[in-house]
Amino acid sequence: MVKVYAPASIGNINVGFDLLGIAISPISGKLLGDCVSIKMSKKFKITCSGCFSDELPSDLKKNIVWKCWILFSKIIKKDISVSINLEKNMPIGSGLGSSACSIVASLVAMNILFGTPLSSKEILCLMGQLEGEISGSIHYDNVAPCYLGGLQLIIHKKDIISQSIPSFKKWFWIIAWPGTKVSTELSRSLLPNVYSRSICIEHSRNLSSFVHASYTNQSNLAANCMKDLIAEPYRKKILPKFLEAKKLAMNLGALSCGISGSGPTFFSVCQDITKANNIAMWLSKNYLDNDRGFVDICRVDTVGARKIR
Ligand SMILES: Nc1ncnc2c1ncn2[C@@H]1O[C@H](COP(=O)(O)OP(=O)(O)O)[C@@H](O)[C@H]1O
Ligand SMILES: N[C@@H](CCOP(=O)(O)O)C(=O)O
Repeated sequence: MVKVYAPASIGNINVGFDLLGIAISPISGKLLGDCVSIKMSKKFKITCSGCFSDELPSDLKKNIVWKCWILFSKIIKKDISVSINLEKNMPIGSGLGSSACSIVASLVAMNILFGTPLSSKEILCLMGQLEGEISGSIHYDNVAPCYLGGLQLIIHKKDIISQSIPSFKKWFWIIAWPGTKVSTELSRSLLPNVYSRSICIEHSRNLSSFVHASYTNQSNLAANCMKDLIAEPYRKKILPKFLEAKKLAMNLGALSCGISGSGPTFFSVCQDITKANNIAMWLSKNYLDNDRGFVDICRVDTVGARKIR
């Protein structure tokens, strides 16, 4: 039996819409991600457990894990029965890469069980394809960091899909999931197809300067470049508490704040644990809509998907 854990991720991180994503893990040691176990079996079976399994489609054939198996078994041309269990620990429609966690954990576990017939690049391609099926358009900024860990820059040139860039290990990433859902597909539909020249220039300046600051270890410059000109102006209207949270987190010492992925999760970044705790406490009291919501103080997860049994 093979069991794989795949961590949560923050897509975009404000300045890199569809181009930057970071894998995260709570400093508490809590596992914030999905697990998939797979073994050979006489009878094909998919079972789901975990605190968010009740949110999965009732029709197994609509579960992304099923789609992963159908695609994977077709590519390796093996029609063998397996038994798969998905531990759905990530809330669906959260903005924390929930679908990416299931996709990555499934494909990595399948590839290991069958003796790694697919290369990392081939697997990552499949991950992007499956993510695109779910959200309406292929984007790698969740599956790449979830799979490879760290801060991933989506290059998508020739045979390179993504490569890691340096991340600030001292940064705390505070995430707050309010307990509600926003479909990635819906959230993407809010965005215009055309942006002004001035926005394009400012966005390019921010993104290139962020990458430069990441390589030259300029933490404050990197944080100052983390501006979302592409998605936040259009998505904040469906996140009623977002602007207040952003103002309060910055007042409490955050270096940057934004929408995690397509939302509704809110993220903020700071370098000081006391400030991180103060921001987390404020978010726990003011950003959560119900008792399913949660707040975690995280660091970058440099490993990504890993075999845990
Ligand atoms: N194992 C799974 N994990 C997450 N979503 C799944 C899974 N299987 C099917 N889905 C469906 O995929 C869609 C994921 O929605 P999306 O907004 O992309 O979630 P997220 O942004 O959290 O990845 C939902 O409609 C959900 O029902
Ligand atoms: N770049 C994507 C990221 C989606 O992240 P998710 O965690 O909400 O799936 C987007 O902003 O649409």
